[in-house]
Amino acid sequence: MAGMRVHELAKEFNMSSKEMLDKLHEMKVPAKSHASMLTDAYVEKVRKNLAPEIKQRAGKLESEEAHKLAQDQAEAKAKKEEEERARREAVEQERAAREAERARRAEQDGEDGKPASKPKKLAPHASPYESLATQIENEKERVAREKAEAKARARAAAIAKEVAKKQAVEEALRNRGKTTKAPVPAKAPKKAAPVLTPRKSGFDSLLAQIDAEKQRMDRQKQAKPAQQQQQPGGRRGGKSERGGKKGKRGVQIVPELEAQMAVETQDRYAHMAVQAEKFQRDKVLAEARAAVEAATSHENEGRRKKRKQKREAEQRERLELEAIEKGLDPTLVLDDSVVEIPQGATVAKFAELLGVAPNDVIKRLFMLGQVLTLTQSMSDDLVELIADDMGRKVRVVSPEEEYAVVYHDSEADLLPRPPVVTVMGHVDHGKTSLLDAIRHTGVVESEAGGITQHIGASVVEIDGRRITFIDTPGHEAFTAMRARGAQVTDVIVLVVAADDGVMPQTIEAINHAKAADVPIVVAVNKIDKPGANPDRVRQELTEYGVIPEEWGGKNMFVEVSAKKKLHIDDLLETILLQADVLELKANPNADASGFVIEANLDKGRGPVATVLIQRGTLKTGDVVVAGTSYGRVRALVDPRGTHVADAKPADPVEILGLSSVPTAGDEFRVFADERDARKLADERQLRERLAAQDAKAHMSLDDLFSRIEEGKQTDLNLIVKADVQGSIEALRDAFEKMDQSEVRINIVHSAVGGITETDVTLAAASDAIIIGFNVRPTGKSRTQAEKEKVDIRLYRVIYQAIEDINAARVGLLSPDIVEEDTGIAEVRDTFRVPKVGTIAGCYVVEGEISRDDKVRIVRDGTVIFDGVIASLRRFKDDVKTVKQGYECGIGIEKFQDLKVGDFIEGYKMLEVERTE
Ligand SMILES: Nc1nc2c(ncn2[C@@H]2O[C@H](COP(=O)(O)OP(=O)(O)OP(=O)(O)O)[C@@H](O)[C@H]2O)c(=O)[nH]1
Repeated sequence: MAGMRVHELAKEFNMSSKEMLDKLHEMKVPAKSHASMLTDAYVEKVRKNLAPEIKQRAGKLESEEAHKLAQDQAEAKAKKEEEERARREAVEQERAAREAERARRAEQDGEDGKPASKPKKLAPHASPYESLATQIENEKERVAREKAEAKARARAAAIAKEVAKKQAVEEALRNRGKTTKAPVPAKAPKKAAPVLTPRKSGFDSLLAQIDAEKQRMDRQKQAKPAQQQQQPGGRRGGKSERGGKKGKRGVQIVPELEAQMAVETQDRYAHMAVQAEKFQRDKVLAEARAAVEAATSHENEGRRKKRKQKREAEQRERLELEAIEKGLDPTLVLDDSVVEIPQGATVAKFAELLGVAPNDVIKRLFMLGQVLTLTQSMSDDLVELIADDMGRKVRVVSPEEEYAVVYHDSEADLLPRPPVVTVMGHVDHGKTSLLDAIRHTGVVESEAGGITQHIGASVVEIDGRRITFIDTPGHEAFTAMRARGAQVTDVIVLVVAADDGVMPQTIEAINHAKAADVPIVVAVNKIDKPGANPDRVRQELTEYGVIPEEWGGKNMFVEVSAKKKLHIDDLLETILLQADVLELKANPNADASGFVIEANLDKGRGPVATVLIQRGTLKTGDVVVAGTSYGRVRALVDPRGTHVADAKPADPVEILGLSSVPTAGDEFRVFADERDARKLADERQLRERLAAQDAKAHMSLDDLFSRIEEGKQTDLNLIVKADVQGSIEALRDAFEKMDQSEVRINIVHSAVGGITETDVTLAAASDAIIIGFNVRPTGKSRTQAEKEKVDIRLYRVIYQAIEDINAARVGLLSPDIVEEDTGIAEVRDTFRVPKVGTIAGCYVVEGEISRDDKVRIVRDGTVIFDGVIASLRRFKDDVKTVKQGYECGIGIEKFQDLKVGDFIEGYKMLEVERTE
């Protein structure tokens, strides 16, 4: 459904939901709570109405602040540049040191050392890591110093602003004094002058001001009779400005009456003027008081108040932060009037928690087309919709959230930890060989034979420091983990073969690394090969934003040969350098948590999972939950197959003792109480089972006949979606003519347009089959239908649908030719190629598209063309298939009207034998 919720719109305008609701009420836009859905038209209206206000708010940013902002930005930029320069210098120095060290070692050994790269600058005296450490230390000190200076500057600016404000108030008073007193001759200026000497305080001047004002009023009163006498018959009233203006021209007024009126009018205006003055004075007084209070706020009381406010703000900020980290709307978490509803609550539970009549809930559900009983559970959307309908605020709480913890470690608890690295690159560029070479370099000779086990990750050691490598190379596993929320990699090593250069998967790996915001260290591999051209690799990579440091970029490059094991230690050192830049830290003194990176069922040992510790220390005997599985850790095994007592941050370790096999990417966490662990795992399992069970219940055309035979089915509910209304009418007519003695056909819902998630929900709730004519499932409706086992039948002609339903009624439904969907590609760009036509730059979002597939072009849920593929390419090469997650170019035979946003759905016609 299009539209926007109130809290989303509020966020757009940087307002609280409450503020937005008030604005909406002012604009007469119907919205009951933060979760109310606003239609596009209302959203548009609100945006239009609020635009000037937002502009005005923005305009309030004083020029001084704008200036300060610009200054801050300039400072930040300079600081960043300085840091970057220092870092680069450090790296250069390290490099130089390493080169020198290697050269020295080669000389000592009397070997004919082959320096891989060109000679670098002289090495400094200190060891590489010492110098880097000092560098980092200096850097930190400088940052701290700058912070303190910035703070002092800000404080000085604030005080200056206060003083300026005070001066402005006094200035305003002085000016006001001058203007009001100008028409009054004689003494007034004399009185005002000493009062407004700059040495006097704002209050003194104000008091004097008030006195002067009183005297002026008295004088005016005394002057009044005199003025009246001066203008006995003069309609225009000579000197009296007010009288002159008020006496209307051309209207004859009796002189006495006019005099009388003049007095009254003058009195009234004088009174109003006094009132206005008083109001002004009060306002200025209040401002002055505030200014003085602000200026003297270092007094104890003010300080205490400020501290309290600060504490409250911090508490609020923390709660907000926690909510955001949990992916929740902070306004909902902080709002006391929000009722928390557990996910999957039944109608009865929902009513009870809100304190409303269950019947009322059922009625409202019914109005939404959702027929639910008291004991049926409500989806998250329904909970929100019904609550909104009732004008109540709710928040759906998932079981995970109930147990969700947000870790806050203080700076003092954080200790340096080893980096976790994933190797990526194009097929055959040497990822596996490089990992092998690394494993052999990074282990002590005596232990080399000890690597007998593959546990999904390995740890290597260089110069007494450790690096963890994830064993599954390639970006598929990396992205699959990331899709599940498991971000475990700190550094990506991009392997590029020096004889092959940048290839499609190299680019994809770069994109995945960028998407995950993980730095790339480039390993230019196979430099031993005759055709190797490392500089070409450097050149090619610049096109994709991977630029060598020596060219002013951010990426470190190392030339290696996995096969000949050349410069592998160089690569490891570079990874450590990159890790130093990242300042990786974790708190080891806490209950462990992290992610499952591999899991399987071992015949002898039962469920085994390799986990990567991200925080804390995991010990044998700990109770853990990993996905839907839980258990007490019976044993911990490190990558060398050794049983260990504990595992620390960045350690990969196998755990034994789980109740079942978790999935890679599952989060794992230690629980203090075994009961809590079991409860969470059980609840997760239950939910999975319920989802599977729920999915079973729905109607399908295939089992219609058996249901009729069993006497279970007397109704066949249909939801009909079509590209034009005519198809719906034609189908309705056809059904009416059908024999409905055994089973009655009901069209519970029909509409023009693609098959949406709401259609699927409705079908699931009313046990209906969805029939689509020239339309397709849109968005996530296809996956939802699969999950909920809702039968969707798609047809191009009406008689096919009628035939199918007729056949199903008598149990003959087994079409001899069926369509099988193969994959879906989304059109992201289009190109015109001379003599070929339009080519769509696509991304395969589901399944696999094959060159010989038949295809449907679907636009806005409607099939607009059905045909075959003319060309299928990946980066200039013709290919047979393209899998999910890859980009490709697709040309369609006899169809040029491809547009961005279209979906190309591949399918095959399969012959299926009739069962009857
Ligand atoms: N000459 C030479 N050959 C290498 C080097 N590194 C790897 N190879 C060879 O390149 C081929 C591919 O190496 P792999 O390590 O399997 O490459 P990969 O990237 O893991 O390949 P996939 O697992 O298929 O993605 C093998 O035949 C290796 O022997 C190297 O440094 N020099």
